[in-house]
This record gives sequence, structure tokens and C-alpha cells, in this order.
Amino acid sequence: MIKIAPSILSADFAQLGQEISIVEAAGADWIHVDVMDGHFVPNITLGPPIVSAIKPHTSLPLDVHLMIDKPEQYIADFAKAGADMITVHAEACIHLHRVIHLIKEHGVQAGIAINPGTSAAVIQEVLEDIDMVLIMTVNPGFGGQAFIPRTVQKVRQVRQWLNEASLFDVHIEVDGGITSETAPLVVEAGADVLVAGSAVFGQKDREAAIQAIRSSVQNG
Ligand SMILES: O=C(CO)[C@@H](O)[C@H](O)COP(=O)(O)O
Ligand SMILES: [Fe+2]
Repeated sequence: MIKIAPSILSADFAQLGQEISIVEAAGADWIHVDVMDGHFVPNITLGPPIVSAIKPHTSLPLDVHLMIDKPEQYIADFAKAGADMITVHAEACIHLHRVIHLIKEHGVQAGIAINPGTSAAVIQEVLEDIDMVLIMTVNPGFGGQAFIPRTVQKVRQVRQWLNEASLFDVHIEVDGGITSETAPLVVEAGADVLVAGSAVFGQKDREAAIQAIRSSVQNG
């Protein structure tokens, strides 16, 4: 089953609770929360107080994508705020294995993200320890950027490694420039969680937007 995770980065921040209720009713599977610190990426977004504030507005899992330096310093705060899944960037972690286990010690699922310029090889040693690989299909920092086609081969490579290791429950999430045109490419390569920001919140009819992505991968 393909999961669709609307990214609230493209939502109306003044109406976040309502925006989340709308996409939940429209058939979203997870809510993707982009955390940016102005250091790891050139943009600043939100922190644990916003995660706690949105938690009561949805029963969907909160998928928290940390685009921050030293993520280990903030795992406890995001877990306490209600994150169900915390994804850290491999590029931001000197002790990747330790950070993964820190996330899991807080009873939260652990994901590792990699940028378009990072080889998938950096996650090979920790595949058995994680719940999700997040393959960035744009450079992180902003919504509304164009999908980078070369990232598709990375999705295929990681799915092959997961299959060879019989790790069938590990998700592959893709994030950036996902639309009804690009979704079939990444799903065919092995992605099963699709983050979509502008393709959902940038559309007036969120239900039609989610449905368009879902039917593109069901029919494609
Ligand atoms: O993590 C990020 C950007 O760094 C994303 O989650 C974006 O929010 C995706 O936005 P679209 O490319 O779908 O508009
Ligand atoms: Fe994201």
C-alpha cells in the first residue's frame, strides 16, 4: 500500500489545525512535518511546540523530518511533543547508529534521510536498525522545487538492498517535487511513502489533489 504524507510546509501556518483536519478527511495517511534550523538548510520553520500544538488535531502519524544540525540534542523534545516517526539526515550525524538508537529508546520509529548529492552507501550499515529510508528527490530547504530524476536510481538501489536483506517492512519515503507525474517513477523504483507539499496544499481541492497522486500510482 502506498502512503501519502502531505507536507505542512506548504500549508497555511495561521490555520494549521484546520489544514491538517482537511487533508486527514481527504485521505492522507501520514502528516509530514519539516523542521529546518537555518544551519543544515538555508531556511527556518518550526520546532517542538508546533508539533505538540498540531498533535490533538489529527489521529494520523506525525512524520517529523529533521533538517537540523546536531539532531541528537532535540530527539527527546520531538518525541515528547508527539512525533511518531523521527527522520534525521545522515549528513548531520557523526554517530548515525547512536542517533538511530536514541530515537528508538524514546519509543519512536527511526528514519534516515539522504540528500540528492549523498550516496546511498552511507545507510547500508544501518539498514537493519531503521524503520525508514528517506530519499530526498530535491535538495532540502524549500517546498515547490523541481524533482531531480537521477534520484530514482537511488530508490531502486535501496529497495534492492532491503529485498536482499529480507527487510520488507522498511519504508522508502521520497520527498520533493512529488506530483502525479513523478510519483509513478519513484513507486515503480520501490518507494512506498510519498511526501507531497505543494502538490497537495498548493491546490484548492486537497481531496482531488491526494486522489490524483494516488490514482497515478495505482494506474501507472
Ligand atoms: O523536506 C522538504 C523540503 O526540504 C519537503 O518535505 C517539502 O516540503 C516538499 O515540498 P514539495 O516539493 O512537495 O512542494
Ligand atoms: Fe520533508
